[in-house]
Amino acid sequence: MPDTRKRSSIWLQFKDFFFVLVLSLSQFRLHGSTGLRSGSQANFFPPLEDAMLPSGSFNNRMALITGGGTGLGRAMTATLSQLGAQCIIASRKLDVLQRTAEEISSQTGNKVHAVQCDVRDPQAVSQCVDQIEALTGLPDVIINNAAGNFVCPSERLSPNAWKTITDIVLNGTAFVTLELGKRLIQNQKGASFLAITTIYAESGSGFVVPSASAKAGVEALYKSLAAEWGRYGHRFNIIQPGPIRTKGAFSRLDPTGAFEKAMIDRIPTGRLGTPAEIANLAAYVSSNYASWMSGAVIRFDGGEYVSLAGEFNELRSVTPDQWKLLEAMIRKTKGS
Ligand SMILES: CCCCC/C=C\C=C\C(=O)SCCNC(=O)CCNC(=O)[C@H](O)C(C)(C)COP(=O)(O)OP(=O)(O)OC[C@H]1O[C@@H](n2cnc3c(N)ncnc32)[C@H](O)[C@@H]1OP(=O)(O)O
Ligand SMILES: NC(=O)C1=CN([C@@H]2O[C@H](COP(=O)(O)OP(=O)(O)OC[C@H]3O[C@@H](n4cnc5c(N)ncnc54)[C@H](OP(=O)(O)O)[C@@H]3O)[C@@H](O)[C@H]2O)C=CC1
Repeated sequence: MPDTRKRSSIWLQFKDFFFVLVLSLSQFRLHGSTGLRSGSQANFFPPLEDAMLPSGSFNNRMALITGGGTGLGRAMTATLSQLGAQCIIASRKLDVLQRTAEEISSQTGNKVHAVQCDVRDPQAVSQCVDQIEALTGLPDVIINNAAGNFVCPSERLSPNAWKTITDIVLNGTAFVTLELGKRLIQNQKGASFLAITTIYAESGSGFVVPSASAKAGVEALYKSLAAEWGRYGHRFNIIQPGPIRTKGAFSRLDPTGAFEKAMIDRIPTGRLGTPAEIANLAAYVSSNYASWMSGAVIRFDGGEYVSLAGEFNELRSVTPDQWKLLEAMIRKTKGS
């Protein structure tokens, strides 16, 4: 490459890097590292953070939450524990699980157990279920929440990157569900299974293709088992969350923070969801108040999905004066 082109290419790369840096610093200054941004219409939709179900709704019930040490899984564990459940949280990082378990137990007075398990490994899943049986007996509530994801152009994905995400999300959910399902059937015990997917499981999405493919597979798995295993007392439901700030998701899907404003602008309720809100929904779906609910796919996204889907939704930015002009132009049209 000639010297001048090399210099200008290095300058372009530097400019890109500088742009991203300035962008992320300004996001940080504006909103802090964890602060929630929101549009003005968010005032109509305040998040309620307290537990919605009557206290004791999960007394004498055992709940397994995969990925329960962090983010949304942690919030679901806290709510179920507050409502009386004995919880088991399972994932790879035992120290994180133990810290979360202790914090939640000390707040709710109900025992939370931490069990190490890599859901990609069917043998590890079987051993984890042995451990759960010994600790609490088979669970009444199973929440498949563990996941892996990152944004990446598909042409940059290695076979192992594809395998890693699809193994955690699709195979991991299948291994946990089948292992517990079989043992519950053998013991003639019914249970509520809930899978946490995402709104793009339905639409597909570029730049998160392994996650989109695997989450779509999870939805097919849960809808199929809802039809097949109702006869054994099992219910299967799905929650598709829209964006809810967690370190795990946002650090891998919006590393600079630049994407967040665009997301909020297109969400009709003008804000992100909160972990406590999805925890309340998950608790309801997993509770006996929802004993007639099976095979349901619940989109929980502040309206983001329909906002992205409607061809004319961008017309929200047209002002009343501009509408007067547009209407006059349309009315003037005669014939085809
Ligand atoms: C802001 C938007 C909000 C809306 C959100 C909507 C949907 C969200 C869905 C979610 O699932 S969010 C949950 C996100 N949480 C997590 O991902 C937590 C767990 N994640 C992890 O542990 C890791 O990120 C990972 C990579 C999933 C698994 O870790 P590990 O098993 O240690 O894998 P490796 O680091 O060995 O990597 C395996 C393979 O993948 C390649 N790879 C890793 N990162 C990237 C990357 N950023 N881009 C491209 N490729 C990547 C890595 O190089 C390895 O492949 P090789 O071929 O090199 O072996
Ligand atoms: N936050 C959001 O905006 C959205 C989240 N979701 C979904 O919500 C769920 C929770 O995500 P969120 O809380 O945001 O992110 P987190 O990263 O906090 O949660 C993911 C959890 O999965 C666990 N995990 C990852 N790999 C494995 C593995 N191989 N075996 C066992 N556990 C594993 C992690 O624990 P460890 O590292 O200890 O293994 C972690 O606790 C996911 O299913 C995600 O797809 C969907 C849409 C939007």
